[in-house]
Amino acid sequence: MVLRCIVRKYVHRTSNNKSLRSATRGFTLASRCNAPTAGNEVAKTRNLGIIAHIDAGKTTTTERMLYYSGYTRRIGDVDEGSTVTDFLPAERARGITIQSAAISFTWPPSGNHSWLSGSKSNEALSATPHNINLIDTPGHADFTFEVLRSLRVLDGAVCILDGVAGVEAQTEKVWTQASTYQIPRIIFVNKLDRDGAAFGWTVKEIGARLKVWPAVCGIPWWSGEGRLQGIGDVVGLRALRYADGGDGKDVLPSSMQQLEIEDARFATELKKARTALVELLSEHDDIMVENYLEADEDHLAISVADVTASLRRCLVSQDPQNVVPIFAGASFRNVGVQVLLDAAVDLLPTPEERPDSEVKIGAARGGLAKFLSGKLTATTLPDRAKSSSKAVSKEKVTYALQNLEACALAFKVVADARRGVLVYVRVYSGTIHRNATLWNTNLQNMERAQRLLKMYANDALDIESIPAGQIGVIPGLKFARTGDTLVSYTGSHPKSGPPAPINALQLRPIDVPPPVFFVSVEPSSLAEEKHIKECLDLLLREDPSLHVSVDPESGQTHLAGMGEMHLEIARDRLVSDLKAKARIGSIEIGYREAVSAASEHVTEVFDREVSGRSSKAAASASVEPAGDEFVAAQDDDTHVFDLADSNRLVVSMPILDPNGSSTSEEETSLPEHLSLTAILQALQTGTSAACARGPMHGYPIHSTQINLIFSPAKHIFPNTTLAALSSAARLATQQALKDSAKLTETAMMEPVMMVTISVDEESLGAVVHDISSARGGSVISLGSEDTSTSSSTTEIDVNKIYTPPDPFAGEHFSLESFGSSDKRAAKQIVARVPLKEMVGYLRHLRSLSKGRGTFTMVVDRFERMSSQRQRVVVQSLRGDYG
Ligand SMILES: Nc1nc2c(ncn2[C@@H]2O[C@H](COP(=O)(O)OP(=O)(O)OP(=O)(O)O)[C@@H](O)[C@H]2O)c(=O)[nH]1
Repeated sequence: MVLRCIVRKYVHRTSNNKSLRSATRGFTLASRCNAPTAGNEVAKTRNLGIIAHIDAGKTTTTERMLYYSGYTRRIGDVDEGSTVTDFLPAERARGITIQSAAISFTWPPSGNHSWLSGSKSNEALSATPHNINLIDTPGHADFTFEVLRSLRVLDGAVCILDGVAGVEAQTEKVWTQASTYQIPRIIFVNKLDRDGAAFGWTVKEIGARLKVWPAVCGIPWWSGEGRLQGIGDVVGLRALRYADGGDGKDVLPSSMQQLEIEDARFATELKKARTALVELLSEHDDIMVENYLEADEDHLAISVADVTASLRRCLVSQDPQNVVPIFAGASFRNVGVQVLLDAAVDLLPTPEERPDSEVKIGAARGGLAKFLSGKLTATTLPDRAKSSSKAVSKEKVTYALQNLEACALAFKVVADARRGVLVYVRVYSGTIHRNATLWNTNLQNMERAQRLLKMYANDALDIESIPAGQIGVIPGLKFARTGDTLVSYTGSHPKSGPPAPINALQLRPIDVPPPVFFVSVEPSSLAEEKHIKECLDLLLREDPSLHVSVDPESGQTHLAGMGEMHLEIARDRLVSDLKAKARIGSIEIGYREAVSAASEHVTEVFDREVSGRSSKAAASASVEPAGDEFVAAQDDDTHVFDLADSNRLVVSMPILDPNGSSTSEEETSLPEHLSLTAILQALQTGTSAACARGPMHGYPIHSTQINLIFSPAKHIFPNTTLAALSSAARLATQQALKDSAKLTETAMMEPVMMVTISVDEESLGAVVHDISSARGGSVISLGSEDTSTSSSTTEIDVNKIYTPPDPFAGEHFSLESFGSSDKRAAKQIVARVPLKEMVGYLRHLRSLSKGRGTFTMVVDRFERMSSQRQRVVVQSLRGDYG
């Protein structure tokens, strides 16, 4: 009916309908010409992620994918701890995924082109083998950063929902993050074999909470007794019956004619679903309207290829995504996974179909393609660099870019017990060849890729190269960390690397959130110290959201992270996997200290023998509270750097050109061996080290501005080294911090979290009361799905969403009452709450909400504590409760 109206509008809009029809045919032909050929590897690649709420079934589904594609001989079981992707002992023990595992497989399997014989048209992309690089992402809120880190290398994602729990808080969060990266998604509604599974309800929730139109492509096929016997393929207009208790390979397809005889009611539902699907697609894709006209306005007569192509267009070219294909199944019962795999190949984009990847060069941000064409740097170099003798000319940039062989992002580092440290990379341009020298633009060092691997489930295959669009592994690198950009460049200088601007290229950079919890790590004996340091270095390479600092006064090492679970896992990894003999303290909140008064300038001299050579330098520093409205002086002699924890470093120095020569006659130039860039870097390192420990309580410094005055004549001596300069800057800053604290005590700051709680209506009042009175939180919004964090602005009328009935869902899930009455976890509370009050909150929430409430939280900001609150915290830290 809706489609009829659209058709009328459409025909009206088109003055010459015939010409449009022929244009459409042209399109179809063109898209067929673009279909991947045997030689077109990139077009036959899908870099996929699986995203979902914890326990929705990601690992269970992944195991089936590996099994059906022939990479494993038996299906791993999460509950038995025998899965391939949850490979860390800690993950297996807890049954949750911690680190993203990236594995490759082929779908459909080579030599066996369709898993359902005779069912696939040769036109379908999923009729020929494709290389799938699958990145399994963790579902726990503490690992959001890990999710983000893997999201940035994905081209498409499968979002798995639990068909009993529906859309959960974490799903919404990851959904929003995927929207930020413009990642096209399909949804798999899993666990439909469970009692109380509500497929229709979940589909409505998808529309209401994720703000996207559900295009139902698969519907559950329940027996009269409520057993999930198979699924209805809405696109292919057939029913797939799965052998009861089998491994999912024994699937019997039934055509519509057969289904009319077998289960007439389900046949009618399948037709209804097909009609709804065509209607929905026509609202978002003009070519589908054309297909409908060509099919004589018969929803069922439109070919499988045309419906698939329309779904693909909606997914690949729409931003924001406002249609999401929905598939149904139960991976634990081995139902529906092959259909999902076909959909991933047929619908999700190839690496080449993705928008240009974001890059950063210094302060400039833009697209990789723009950078490679030389346009990004030419327009964004700072004026000073442009005018100076060292400025990078446009010609030099063009020449430099010609020699760029490849650039890649190290998106994950894993210490594998058998293979050593593995660096997972995604190549964004060019090809990395075996033995290539790789310049790390973050660490500014060079390493050789002596071997390249492709990871297949439990096996690794040596390969000669990793081309653009592909994911591969470089074993044996000593330095590369998660998040580093690696560049292969012809004629790179072994020490200084490729020329500017390539030496500063950063692919898809992400901000690391501040750590809010920490533990102390103490070697159990002196002999262990070195080993523990190596283990911590490795942990940091794997996970840049962990931080290590050493308290210069007590010598104690602190390991900081983003959540309790995050640190628990790090602790297990350190002690159980890496066998570090260390005493780990209890998990504590990472408070901060902020200066309250401006100090005078203080000069400190560092004069010591380092490695047998005397080395001397001086630095002058003052500190003050960092106001929000800082306006950097526009003069050429001020350099401003944003440090961690909202600290700011302002270095004033005489006007020096990039060679270090003074441009003013009264000032001294820099000595030959110290470049301006290296000096500024050393000053940053020194001040950051000083900020690691506040003068009053020993917490890191926050919201503080450090002013350094640097003059070659006063601060540099004949034997000055960079290390001495850095130490002098540290000493001067530490003294300035102490001076400030003597004037007025530093203020303690605490992490305040943005918390999103989902509860049912019944428990809402109790939870809100608890948050705002007992926990000192402030409720920001309260409501139903309208308060969803989804970034999409699409208006969804849930009454217009097609859903099949939920005959076995239980009384709570009456589809007619959706949006009006009591529903599961449908009320959301968004509140700002101090982290201290959220420790152990899950147990409390469960008791307030009959076990049904869930919550997620992220750091919102650090806030100054009231003096009363500060007193309580300091007392409890001292163990003084009186
Ligand atoms: N009944 C039923 N149980 C399932 C299904 N899929 C997964 N499960 C169970 O749900 C639990 C969680 O499954 P996982 O595969 O570990 O879920 P996950 O999403 O990987 O969880 P995390 O790794 O912790 O994020 C396990 O006990 C599975 O056996 C299903 O289709 N039906």
